[in-house]
Amino acid sequence: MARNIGSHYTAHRVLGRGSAGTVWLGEGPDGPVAIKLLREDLAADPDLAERFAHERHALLGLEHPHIVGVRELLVPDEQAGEGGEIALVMDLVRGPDLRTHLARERRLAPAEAAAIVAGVASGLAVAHAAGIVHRDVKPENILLDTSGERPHALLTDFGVAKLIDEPRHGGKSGVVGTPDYMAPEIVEGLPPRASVDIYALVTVLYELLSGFTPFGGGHPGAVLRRQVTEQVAPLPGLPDELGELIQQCLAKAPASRLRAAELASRLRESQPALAGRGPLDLGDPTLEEERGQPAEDEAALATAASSRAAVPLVRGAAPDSERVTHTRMRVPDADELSGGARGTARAPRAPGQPRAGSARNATTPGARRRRRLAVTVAGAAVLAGVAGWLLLSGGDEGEGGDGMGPAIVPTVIDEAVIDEAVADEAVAEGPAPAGPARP
Ligand SMILES: Nc1ncnc2c1ncn2[C@@H]1O[C@H](COP(=O)(O)OP(=O)(O)OP(=O)(O)O)[C@@H](O)[C@H]1O
Repeated sequence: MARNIGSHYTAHRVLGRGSAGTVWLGEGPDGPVAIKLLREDLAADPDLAERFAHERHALLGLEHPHIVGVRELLVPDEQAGEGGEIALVMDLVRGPDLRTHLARERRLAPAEAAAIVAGVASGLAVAHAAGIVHRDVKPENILLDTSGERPHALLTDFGVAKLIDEPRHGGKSGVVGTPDYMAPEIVEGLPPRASVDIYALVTVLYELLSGFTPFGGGHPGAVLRRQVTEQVAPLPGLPDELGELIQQCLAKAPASRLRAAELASRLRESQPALAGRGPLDLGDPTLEEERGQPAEDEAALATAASSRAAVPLVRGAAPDSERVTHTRMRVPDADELSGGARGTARAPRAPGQPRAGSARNATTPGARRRRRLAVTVAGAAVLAGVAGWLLLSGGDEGEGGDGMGPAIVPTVIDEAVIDEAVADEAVAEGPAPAGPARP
């Protein structure tokens, strides 16, 4: 049913839902638009409304062919008498998000992957020059306009993660993001700078090429630890230049990474060398089996893809929130990171013995799926206590929480599955042996 948003816009139907709210197909004075309506519990927070209003200039001023334009920002004060909605009115993008596209394709040809990432990097260059860091670059936030001859990538959700997750009331510093794409310096508690977007974007590039993220799989804490301690496994079959670019941009040291403009131009320059190459042949029988089942609609594809990609800790189980992608955690101290007393327990692992607790080592599709499910739910509801330093939403701001809704998704799950995840993921991980890339 249509509803009015502010005095100029009408929302007609839901296009999709994210952790922060619902995106509607709408209509405004200049034609069709997409309207992101923030969750009620978020919109009810006067601090948040104020922060959005404060950032209005930056959000509205960001214009680039590879950035989804924000046309209007509606906050409660300005909707006299119309209740407490926070709405972002955006350009409507006609096409799927990159997560859905990747789920359909499984892996992209290097030229296509490089072209998409080059476009997004050029958008980031403009944002970074304006002093804006995205902080949540991931395939879900890259939309593909497929109305033209070739898909055109646009980065969306600029600044939203930061605004929603900024620590308030003098609380401890929080970290926001999605573990698979989170730069090591964020895990270590440093303030996010432009280089975190480069790290996340090149993680996306790696994922487009391979079908998996470099450090994904397993409990969110395990993913974060790998971000800090492990080296990226090179992808076989790539031209050296692209392989080197990936290594450079996934360097642990932020200063070693390329800047956005240089990343964009290097990727564009690599196009002739990539032309005509098919998707990498990395083999993955497990995925083949899963893929054997026809994924009939976009929703199924998106769900399958999101369960494979990021390992989320959930903040907010409000009615609008069906997808779970954001992580909020207290920054671990050094002892915790190294698996000390309050961190994950360490257990000896014989040489050559596979690391326990990582989806990457599950051998059957059932086991992998079960583990992903366990990790998703346990990550949201149970494992925070086990991992010690992962705190769920609001937990970093004292007993009163942050008032932004419940942290735990009310999901029913077999306790045995949780136990298994806890046991597996509590086992320590040493640095991964160098070797071929693996999912
Ligand atoms: N400008 C837009 N034009 C068309 N569709 C859009 C637009 N913005 C978002 N969508 C659709 O709405 C869905 C939800 O978007 P939203 O930004 O709320 O969530 P998300 O990015 O997928 O997840 P999260 O916010 O939790 O990270 C997207 O997957 C996309 O399909």
